[in-house]
Amino acid sequence: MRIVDVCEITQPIASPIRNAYIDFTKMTTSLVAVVTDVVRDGRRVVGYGFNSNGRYGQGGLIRERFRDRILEAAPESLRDDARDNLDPGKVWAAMMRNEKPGGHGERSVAVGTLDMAVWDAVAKIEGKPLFRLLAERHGREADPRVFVYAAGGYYYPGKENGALRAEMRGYLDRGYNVVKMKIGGASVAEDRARIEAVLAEIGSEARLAVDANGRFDLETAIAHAKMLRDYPLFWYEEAGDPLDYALQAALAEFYPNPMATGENLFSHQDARNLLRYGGMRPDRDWLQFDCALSYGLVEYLRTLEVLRQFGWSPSRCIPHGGHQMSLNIAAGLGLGGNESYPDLFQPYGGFPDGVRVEDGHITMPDLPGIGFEGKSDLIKVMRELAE
Ligand SMILES: O=C([O-])CC(=O)C(=O)O
Ligand SMILES: [Mg+2]
Repeated sequence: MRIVDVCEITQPIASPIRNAYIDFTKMTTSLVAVVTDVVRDGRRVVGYGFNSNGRYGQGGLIRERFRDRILEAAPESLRDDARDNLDPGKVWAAMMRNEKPGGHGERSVAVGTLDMAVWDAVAKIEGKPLFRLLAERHGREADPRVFVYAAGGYYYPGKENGALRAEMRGYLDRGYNVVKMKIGGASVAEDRARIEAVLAEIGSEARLAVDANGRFDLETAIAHAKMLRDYPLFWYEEAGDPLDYALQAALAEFYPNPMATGENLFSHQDARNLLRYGGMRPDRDWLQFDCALSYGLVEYLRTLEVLRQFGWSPSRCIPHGGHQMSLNIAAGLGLGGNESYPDLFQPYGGFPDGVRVEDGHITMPDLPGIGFEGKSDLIKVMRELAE
């Protein structure tokens, strides 16, 4: 058993939307395939992965370093002999050979993308859904029913509050009961009016989360906290710079309601610093680390161990990114749920065909691997890469 090829193509996921920090008019993703020599059900096993929105495609790093390290490793050094499979931890170690610690830059995205494809292949080789494999290996019971919320509410040229309300109504109609919108890309007064418009629309049918995308300095973050605490929000996300733990900690004094952050922390060491210094509260706050941006599931397992050491439950994690990899981790390892972007970043985000949101939850179908084969528009572009 061996990996015979690693393929990458950088694809557009562009959209004319903007948050408080960036627009998505040039956004790309890396689609990768890890091709094995294993055959299951008459078909060669190929694992697939891609990176989440917000960071760009990683073709340069993958082609210059990580692909070759996998292909040049002795095949037996990547195997899980006890299970007659590939060992994701060993593939990870091969990729990270000769990489210094710290300063994670974008290599965590390149490695996270490839790691996703490795886990997809491993679960396909075992012939079971990744979430069931994870639950088994960690002595847990899988729960295929996963909470999902609808992320959107972006700034968009000419978008009035009426359009924002209609967008949110559309998410409710599709079965969501938590929706998210952007803040911080307009004045406090304008954002207050946007929030009130959405709250008037959703009433008691749903809760609203808001996301500032790390835009605010301490003073502005506090000014917004004082405005936002008037409303029963689901969470106040990424108020300040993701690495400014002192800002996050100070904010808790002004904002007693739930906060969320972590999508731009890319290692278990950064996650540990957040828990050590960020003043996050395990009884109400949410952690959004996204394995596809942060060295993959091999690293995410280390992050979950850090959480355990600091007294946090995995159920406080609702990852960023809206991909099926995190849905599997949620169903297999007991996370609190997952993000989804009902109208954005297609065909990469979302659920297998036929999966519906009901009462804010989806139920994972029993598909081998991550489940990409169940999403026809996605598996079509994947197979064009490697099959
Ligand atoms: O707008 C973005 O960069 C995406 C984001 O923060 C989120 O999904 O929470
Ligand atoms: Mg966010």
